[in-house]
Amino acid sequence: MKVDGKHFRSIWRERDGWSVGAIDQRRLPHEFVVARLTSCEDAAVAIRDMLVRGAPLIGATAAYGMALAMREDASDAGLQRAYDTLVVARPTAINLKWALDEMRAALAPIDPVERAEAAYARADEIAEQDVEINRGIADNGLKLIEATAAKKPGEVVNVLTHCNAGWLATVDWGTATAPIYLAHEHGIKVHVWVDETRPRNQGASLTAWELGHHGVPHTVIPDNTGGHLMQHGMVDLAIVGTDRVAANGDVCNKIGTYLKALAAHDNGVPFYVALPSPTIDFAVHDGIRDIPIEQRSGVEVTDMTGRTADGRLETVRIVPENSPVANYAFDVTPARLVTGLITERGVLKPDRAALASAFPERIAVAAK
Ligand SMILES: CSC[C@H]1O[C@H](OP(=O)(O)O)[C@H](O)[C@@H]1O
Repeated sequence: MKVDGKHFRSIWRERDGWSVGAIDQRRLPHEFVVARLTSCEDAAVAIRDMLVRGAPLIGATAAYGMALAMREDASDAGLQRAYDTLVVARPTAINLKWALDEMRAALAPIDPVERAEAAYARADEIAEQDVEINRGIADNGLKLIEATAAKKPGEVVNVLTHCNAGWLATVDWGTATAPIYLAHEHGIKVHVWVDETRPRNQGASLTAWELGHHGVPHTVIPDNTGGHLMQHGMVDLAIVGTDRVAANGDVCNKIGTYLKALAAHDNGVPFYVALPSPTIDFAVHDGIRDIPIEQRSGVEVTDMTGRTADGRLETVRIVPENSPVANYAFDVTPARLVTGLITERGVLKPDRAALASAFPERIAVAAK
């Protein structure tokens, strides 16, 4: 989307035709730094260390990581080694494995001498497909915002979102933010409550940054504020992203999403989840039981990095030295708390029948 009027994507193939540019999201909101990925290992580390993050962007980065790998070693062994290196970079977002399976399906059958060119072509397709899908999510989610606006003519539509499911979490447009950007472009008065989203603060550091630079009104709130706002009628709907949707409609997303869904359910606030179809995992039938929840370093909980008054970036400790910490990166919201799934093929009920009917081709993939 736009950064002060200039269009950006989160990841792209550089002009040299082979290296990969990506916004280093660890440096935002204080510094806008572009990283250059030149190897499969660079791509794996970028995913693991969250230089890039967000399920669809993780998938696109892995796809380009496979292309970088084919420049290095296009043999069958090299292909498998690249797959194995990338697939373990992070465990929860199913888009990582989806993209790698797509790349392997495109590359394994062809002559190794053709694999590098084919890999870049397929990775480009995956990136372009993400943008197209998210544009579809925008169109389908816009209808929800328009319907809300129609009930309160002349007033602002207040949307709450958690973490960052914005254009920074995808190649472009975002998922949860896609309908918001489109509503803004259509002149609908929309305001976003942005959960800061401890401990990595993707909301405070990324969602606020991208909404601000695109000109979308928003307010950053501590994670524990959403329930209060919902009790007082200050949230018209919630729209969040997801890293994996189980066949039964259970939704895995950033830690804290479940608590927001509970508050929304208790206050009659519609709770929507926006997702591209590669995020559906028909191989998982019970999200709470079966989706692997990443546990990240405790340093993300004990330390915080920010800018000092004189402009320096400093990291400080906020937890006593001897206090143990736990850092579960995701939780699973049961389908019963989800109002609807905003996909590129419409807004669906969070259940297997609706998902299977809308995306029959995804079932075939899972059955393999
Ligand atoms: C559009 S997927 C965004 C999804 O990914 C985030 O997780 P992370 O920042 O750890 O990659 C978060 O769960 C978002 O909802």
